[in-house]
Amino acid sequence: MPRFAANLSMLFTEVPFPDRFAAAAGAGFRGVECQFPYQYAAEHLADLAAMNALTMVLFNAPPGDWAAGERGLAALPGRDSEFRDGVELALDYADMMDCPCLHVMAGVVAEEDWAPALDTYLDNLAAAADMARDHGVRVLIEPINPVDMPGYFLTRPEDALRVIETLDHPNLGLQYDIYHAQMERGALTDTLEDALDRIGHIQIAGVPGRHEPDARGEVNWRYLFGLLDAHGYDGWVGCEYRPRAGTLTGLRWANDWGIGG
Ligand SMILES: O=C(O)C(=O)CO
Repeated sequence: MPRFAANLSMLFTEVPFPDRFAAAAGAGFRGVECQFPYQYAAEHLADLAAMNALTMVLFNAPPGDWAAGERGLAALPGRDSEFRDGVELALDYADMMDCPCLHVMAGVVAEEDWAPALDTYLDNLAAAADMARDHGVRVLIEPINPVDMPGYFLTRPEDALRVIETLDHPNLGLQYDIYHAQMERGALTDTLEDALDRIGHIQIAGVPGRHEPDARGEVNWRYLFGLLDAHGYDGWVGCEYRPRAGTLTGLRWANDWGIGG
């Protein structure tokens, strides 16, 4: 059975962020992930994870000015040094929290700027993967669907896989968010079967609505979790969804599997 991790940016938002560690552990999770931890000291977060016997499995590098609409810097020409400073900071957090994976967001790019953005993206990802290797951290890239994030540079799993193949860096992998993939074009089985060796982390949410991964949506979770088991996927599966009506009530979907795997 998959090992599920609670995304603390989207689950347990009934309580302040630091209290979500205990809430996740209380619900049975052994792993947690989050989007941006930088508001809190890394030592504090590492203590919270340790106190609650939780593994921090993934978080994102700084995304630039989120409030101004930025969604990552990796593909933004002229922002290289800011991007690399952000990765350095993220790696300090990863060291402190003993976190194995770092999601690096590409950014929002106008269509006419795609060519220079791709060059920048490849350079920055190669640099980030090199930097992270020294810390024992794997850099991941995640296709995000254009409905949820208009203008995001990396929307299709096949493009992410092409980037990964082009760079051919042992420390660069795919973060496969099944919600985003289904919103974009589906073909979930094909990607999972063809690219599992390049997938460093999986995330889940129901479609439509990005709610609980349960039978109310169009994705057959029983089939997909069985597929992951059949292919020996032993990474984490991050629960990055918006609970319909309270995190604990919504966790009934996990009864069939057991949260801890
Ligand atoms: O929106 C998402 O799916 C993200 O993972 C951004 O961190």
